[in-house]
Amino acid sequence: MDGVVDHLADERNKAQFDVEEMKIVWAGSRHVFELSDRIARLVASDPVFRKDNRATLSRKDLFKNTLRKAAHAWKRIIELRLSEEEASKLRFYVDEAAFTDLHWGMFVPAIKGQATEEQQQKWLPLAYKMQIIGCYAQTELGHGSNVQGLETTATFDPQTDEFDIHSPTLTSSKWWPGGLGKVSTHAVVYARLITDGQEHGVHGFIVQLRSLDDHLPLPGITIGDIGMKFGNGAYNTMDNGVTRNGKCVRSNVPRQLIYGTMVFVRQTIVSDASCALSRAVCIATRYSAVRRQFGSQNGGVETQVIDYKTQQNRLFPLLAAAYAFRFVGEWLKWLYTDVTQRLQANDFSTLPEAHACTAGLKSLTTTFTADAIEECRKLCGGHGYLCSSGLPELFAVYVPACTYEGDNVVLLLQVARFLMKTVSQLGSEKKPVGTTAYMGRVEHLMQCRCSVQKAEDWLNPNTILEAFEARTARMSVAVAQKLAQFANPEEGFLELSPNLVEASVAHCQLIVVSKFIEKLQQDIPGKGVKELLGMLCNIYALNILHKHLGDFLSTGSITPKQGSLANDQLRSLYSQVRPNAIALVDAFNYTDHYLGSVLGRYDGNVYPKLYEEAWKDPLNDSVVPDGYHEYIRPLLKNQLRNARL
Ligand SMILES: CCCCCCCC/C=C\CCCCCC(=O)SCCNC(=O)CCNC(=O)[C@H](O)C(C)(C)COP(=O)(O)OP(=O)(O)OC[C@H]1O[C@@H](n2cnc3c(N)ncnc32)[C@H](O)[C@@H]1OP(=O)(O)O
Ligand SMILES: Cc1cc2nc3c(=O)[nH]c(=O)nc-3n(C[C@H](O)[C@H](O)[C@H](O)COP(=O)(O)OP(=O)(O)OC[C@H]3O[C@@H](n4cnc5c(N)ncnc54)[C@H](O)[C@@H]3O)c2cc1C
Repeated sequence: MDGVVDHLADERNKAQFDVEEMKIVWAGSRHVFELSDRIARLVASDPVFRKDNRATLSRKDLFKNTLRKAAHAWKRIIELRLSEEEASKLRFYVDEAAFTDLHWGMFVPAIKGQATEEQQQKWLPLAYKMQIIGCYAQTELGHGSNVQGLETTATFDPQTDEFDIHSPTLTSSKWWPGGLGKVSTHAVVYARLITDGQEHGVHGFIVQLRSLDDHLPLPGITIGDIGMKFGNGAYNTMDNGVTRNGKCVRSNVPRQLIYGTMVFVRQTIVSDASCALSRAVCIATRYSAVRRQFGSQNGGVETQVIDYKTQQNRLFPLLAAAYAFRFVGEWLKWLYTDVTQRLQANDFSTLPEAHACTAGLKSLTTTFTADAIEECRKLCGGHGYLCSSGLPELFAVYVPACTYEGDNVVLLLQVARFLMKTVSQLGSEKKPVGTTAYMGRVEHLMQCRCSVQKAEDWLNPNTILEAFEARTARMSVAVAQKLAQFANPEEGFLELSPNLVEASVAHCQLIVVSKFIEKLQQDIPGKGVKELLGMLCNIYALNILHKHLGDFLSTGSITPKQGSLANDQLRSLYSQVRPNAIALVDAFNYTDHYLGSVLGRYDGNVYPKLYEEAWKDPLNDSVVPDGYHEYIRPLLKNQLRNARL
């Protein structure tokens, strides 16, 4: 900021907490903060990583530019001898969906989690050095959610000691895998295993797709890109592939581990949700403090739009959710590490809970974040619709997260199965543990009464927790009782699936709230940091209570009067957060390069930069547009009838 006017300085001076300490809480530790800060600046200062031209490049140029960036990133990683942690941060801050996401995010984890030791020794060194580039080829044209319905076959031929991978139908073509279309040399392909004419379900196979000499597909393999996707620049930096046929090398692991990669990736997607959400919120918050509309008295300045209660009511719950998702993401990472260690010791007992938590939280956080990015665009008024706001691209890149790695509704139905199983076991020897431990107090939760009498009573974490637990327990038990009336449970499950999904959402919201409350029980240093986090936790919880009031009232978990008091408390919390809003988004420590938004600039110098940015559009290369002589002039001169169009 040297020599630059900080238009948001007054806002920063209002902060009532230690921003530097909050940056460390957000990062997770001082080590991660320092590392992220260093790598973010490295990326921001490198001209190869510029991204302000993405919206105007053609698909081919966009894609080639992504290849250039990925190659440059790898060069820098080698030159600077970056650790795995630093390298992954570097890719994060380059901020461009690319084949490397799938290579490092799915191909390598799939080999680590599912391949035998011998296979790992063969493939991992090659993958780590990027001497092979891999992708994750599960989804087919005909089946994505229904993994057991995949049609690709892998038939073992004992004579050659090989598997013959075959796509017997058009719908069995692998369709969607990122990186597959143009870049990957190898893939973990999911196929139905057949030996001695017998089927053994879906397994993963490492398949070489392209020659390592000239990049041509190997004989019998047809590969291409599936075509343009939603949004202009956005996700079109990625090649998503279609392929048929191939030969491969043997793999054999326990059935439960086949799904392990999905559990891992869903866990990373929850952390990514807090990044995407915080980024949108940072843009909308800074711009809301810069933007003024109405309210000028005697020729004075107009009101900052962030001071309107409606703006706060839309924006601050999103800010609170960004922090909430950060902390639940941290916890989920711990849960994943724990389940992985157990699996290595052949202990599968916590896998169902890990599956339910990763599936449910992936669904909850991505749905919320996609909606929130769009809300942030609207919070920025007309300028939010400009590509230079960064929000349209962020939305287009982010929104498929609601679909990939498991459609969000399909995933909530998995949570519902887990919940219904838990309810059905109540009263048996098997006591609910972990995130369903509250079900162990179901008798109390079915009849307890919320004690809130005045608005401030809602600031008690135990009060909030019990209201959320009662709501979820009552919704789950109610739907379980309805299910029990069906002679055929699967028929009942289909019929009641909307109610089941609602119970799952309630359960996942409870997890997020409870993990935020647990975070606040830790020792958190820094003036005012814990107080501010407490306010955000209350905003997150009370906003859900307000938005889902129907659930809380229909289950009798709270009274209408208590619902109204929660809303009064929310308004008061907004006023307390307001002076800290800019500092709370500064704590994300995003560089202007990473934010990629004129509206979210750190210095708040929005208008001159918007004006400057507009002139850079290729349409402004000439004053009179190309096409004037063919199409505009004849129109104006009434010569269209004679014109050759
Ligand atoms: C990549 C880096 C990440 C960073 C992201 C940011 C960058 C973005 C760039 C790119 C990212 C793009 C990545 C996208 C990658 C993909 O999309 S890969 C494809 C992912 N596909 C899916 O997720 C498919 C969704 N479908 C499923 O998960 C399942 O098949 C299903 C659970 C819906 C199937 O249901 P069903 O047929 O009823 O179950 P079964 O298969 O028969 O299994 C039954 C039992 O298995 C348990 N189970 C299911 N899944 C899991 C799991 N993942 N882990 C553990 N256990 C699982 C299930 O609960 C059943 O157990 P019980 O029998 O005990 O009830
Ligand atoms: C950008 C992007 C990247 C991707 N990358 C990869 C990749 O790298 N590798 C890979 O293998 N795949 C990848 N995929 C594929 C992705 O995993 C699937 O698209 C996803 O799992 C959803 O499956 P589907 O497309 O079959 O949806 P469908 O299952 O066809 O869903 C269609 C609709 O049906 C509903 N539905 C489906 N089943 C049920 C049910 N049982 N009950 C109620 N409703 C139901 C869904 O809710 C949805 O509304 C990617 C997809 C995208 C968009």
